[in-house]
Amino acid sequence: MRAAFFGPEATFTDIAVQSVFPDARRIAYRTIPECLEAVKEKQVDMAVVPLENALEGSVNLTVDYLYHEDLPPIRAEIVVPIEQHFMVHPENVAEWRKTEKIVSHSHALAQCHKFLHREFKHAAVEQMGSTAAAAKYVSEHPELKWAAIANEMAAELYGLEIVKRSIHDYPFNHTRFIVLAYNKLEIQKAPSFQKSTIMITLPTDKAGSLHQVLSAFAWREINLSKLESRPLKTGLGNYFFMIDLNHSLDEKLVRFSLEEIRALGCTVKELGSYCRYMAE
Ligand SMILES: O=C(O)C(=O)C[C@]1(C(=O)O)C=C[C@@H](O)C=C1
Repeated sequence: MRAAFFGPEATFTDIAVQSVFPDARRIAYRTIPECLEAVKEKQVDMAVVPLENALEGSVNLTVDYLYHEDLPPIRAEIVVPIEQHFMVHPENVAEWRKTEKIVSHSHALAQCHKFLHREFKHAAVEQMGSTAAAAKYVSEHPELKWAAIANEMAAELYGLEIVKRSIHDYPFNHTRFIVLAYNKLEIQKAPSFQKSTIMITLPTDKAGSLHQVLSAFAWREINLSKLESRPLKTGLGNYFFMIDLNHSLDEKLVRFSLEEIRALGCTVKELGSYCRYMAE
């Protein structure tokens, strides 16, 4: 099994892949779109990308790709606990408090915003492609007084020294990663529960349409665990809605509700029914 993941090696996405697909041949891609294109064009068997972080919310790039592109279905969701650490090159350990620039993925920087504001007011902050890309860059540039925010695996792999552990601002920090594949996947781990994701576009300027959509689920007692709007990119005030259901799309009542929602003039994109797996 070839698994494309948002790399380089030792990103949180890599941890997600290794926790559920220990035998997969992991192929790192530099960006989320490159991972998704790889699975779409069948260069790999699956792609694993981040979808949502408990502190920072959705990864908009992933959500937009799911809506605008024709991709394989979501086959699994992996939830990974996120511990962000502050790390420097071994040559710069003694002077780590004098760090001049801190680099990481935008989500990771945001998860540590209070820490950075409190402890490194005067340091510059710069986004990099991923947490591991930032760690790799810092390891290759000992001459710079730079630090990376990344995980323990990245510190070990790229030979950096963790000088401050667990610097994320809130303790409950988890990220959801999704696995997209054309074929059903063999997963050895026990799942925690089944769910589905859909995307809905409402008919233009029809009063009460969102209420009607939610009613179609509510009176059938279909449990929703997420509802989020994203711009359609066709003008201000135009949105699509991403909805997670704690049910399979094969359940009769779910099928009936989607039929009703379509009859109301909405467009429904079904992204898949899948199980959640915990990385711990
Ligand atoms: O940069 C990484 O390590 C990733 O896997 C990406 C990502 C994200 O997109 O949110 C994943 C988990 C963490 O929340 C920070 C970054």
